[in-house]
Amino acid sequence: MVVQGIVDKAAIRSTDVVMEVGPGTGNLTVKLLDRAKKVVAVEYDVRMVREVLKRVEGTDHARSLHVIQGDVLKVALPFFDVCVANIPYQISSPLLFKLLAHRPMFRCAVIMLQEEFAQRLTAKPGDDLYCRLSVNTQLLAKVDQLMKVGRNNFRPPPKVDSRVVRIELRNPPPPVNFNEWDGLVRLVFNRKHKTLHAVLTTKSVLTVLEKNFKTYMALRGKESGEVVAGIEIEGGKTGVPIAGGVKALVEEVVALPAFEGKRAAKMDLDDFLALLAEFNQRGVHFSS
Ligand SMILES: C[S@@+](CC[C@H](N)C(=O)[O-])C[C@H]1O[C@@H](n2cnc3c(N)ncnc32)[C@H](O)[C@@H]1O
Repeated sequence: MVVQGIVDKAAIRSTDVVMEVGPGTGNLTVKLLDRAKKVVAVEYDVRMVREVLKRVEGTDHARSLHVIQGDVLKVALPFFDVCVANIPYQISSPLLFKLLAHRPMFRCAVIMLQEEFAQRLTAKPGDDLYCRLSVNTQLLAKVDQLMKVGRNNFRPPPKVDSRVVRIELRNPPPPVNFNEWDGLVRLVFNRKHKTLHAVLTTKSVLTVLEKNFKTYMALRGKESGEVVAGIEIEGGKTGVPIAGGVKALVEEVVALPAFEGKRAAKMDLDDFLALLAEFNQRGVHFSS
């Protein structure tokens, strides 16, 4: 029933190429082959590769199944319309981010995840599980919770329940530099209940921001030939020091009415986008 549920929720069309991650012995694979034009399965374990190929041997499905033996995190993903994955939960996060960055865009991914991980993906500001994973995922994709799969559906039963989710990439993608975005949310979700001021004005954070600031200003100076405020550019040029340095810029941003007293735990995507824009406008960057 679980396998059939996953196949139904994936709404596969007869023209689709489906990428299945971790086919194992092929329980899901054969059902996908019933619906899709082609299934490309990525399987790490050579014994499982043999099993799944044996399962379709001599059937009509043999021609529509292609198996790539390898680690899904390392191989170049093939073209696909729909991804279906039932994979070990340790690789949920890296696989999710590989899919979120994958191009060309695919129609959807239907993935079985650990219940708590799935809840994190859709958590909203103020929820206990709201975290960096929530905002990063929601920035790049729309996630729907499809069905809960209790632990007793498995033999032997694992310690946790599972959940099937559907992921659709946002198209067009958001106009934001993801490294900058992730650099900022990583910092503020480190201590999500602290104010932005408390998190972003610690000595260690300011040291990193200062370093990034110098790198960006030096690049800008090199490109335009201008001497940028406060920065010693390689070759000996110096500019006028900004009073208070990067710390003053950070304090100026976190004191803006939109951000004063705010904490990551209660901020939504628009708040983070606006915050990042204010920093970047002042030359404060979160990726080097
Ligand atoms: C939980 S089983 C899924 C079995 C099958 N999909 C089913 O529903 O009956 C996970 C499968 O993922 C494969 N796998 C684990 N890590 C992988 C990786 N990094 N890349 C590709 N396959 C992987 C395992 O070898 C195993 O066959």
